[in-house]
Amino acid sequence: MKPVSDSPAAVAAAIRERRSIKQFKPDPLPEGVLEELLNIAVWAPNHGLREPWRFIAFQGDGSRFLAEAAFSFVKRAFADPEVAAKRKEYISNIPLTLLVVMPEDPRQREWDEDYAAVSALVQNFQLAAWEKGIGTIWKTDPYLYAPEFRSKVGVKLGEKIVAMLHAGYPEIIPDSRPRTDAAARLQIVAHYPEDGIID
Ligand SMILES: Cc1cc2nc3c(=O)[nH]c(=O)nc-3n(C[C@H](O)[C@H](O)[C@H](O)COP(=O)(O)O)c2cc1C
Repeated sequence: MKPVSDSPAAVAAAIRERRSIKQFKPDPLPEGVLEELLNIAVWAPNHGLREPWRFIAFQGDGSRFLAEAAFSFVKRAFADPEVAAKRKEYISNIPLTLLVVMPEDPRQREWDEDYAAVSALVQNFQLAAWEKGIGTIWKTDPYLYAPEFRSKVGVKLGEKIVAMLHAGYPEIIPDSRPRTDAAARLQIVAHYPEDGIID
């Protein structure tokens, strides 16, 4: 099989080097980049090829609308109006925010599979963006669960917001937050267990 990249370690490097970005430059993303990244991300594994996702993107004045919609909830959630106003300004100024939405299948197994598939898609998107010098952060802010916010931004009953992804060119790239060596969490079963049960 032909390698997909000139650099065989490109995927590993993107995985290790990606950082969640909170501070963005104001520059918008070039035309077409969002669609390009999404068309990479949709190659995520998904059971039954259900492709259980759709996307709502906010940019420009759309970001201001998103901030207003969030703020109507945030206003009540924060005792300090200054903190709330800062949060609103922060969201308004983000070059691109993507809501990644999935249908909530009433069957547990399908729901789990779909949530897993959409999570894989989100990570694909983050890695593909990083490769282009675009930073992202996956957010699960509390207002994403507020019916008032959900209906304002066009999320239907029976849909779940899996991720709010902010994206843009990084202003600040934080240091890495090291991970525990996987060996510490790894159990290898290489012999048939004597009691027929693994401890
Ligand atoms: C499902 C999920 C939800 C997250 N929600 C938030 C969030 O609400 N706020 C936030 O600051 N970061 C959030 N993050 C980002 C993590 O905080 C971040 O991945 C972690 O700190 C590790 O940093 P890194 O991504 O730079 O390696 C979320 C990540 C995941 C996977």
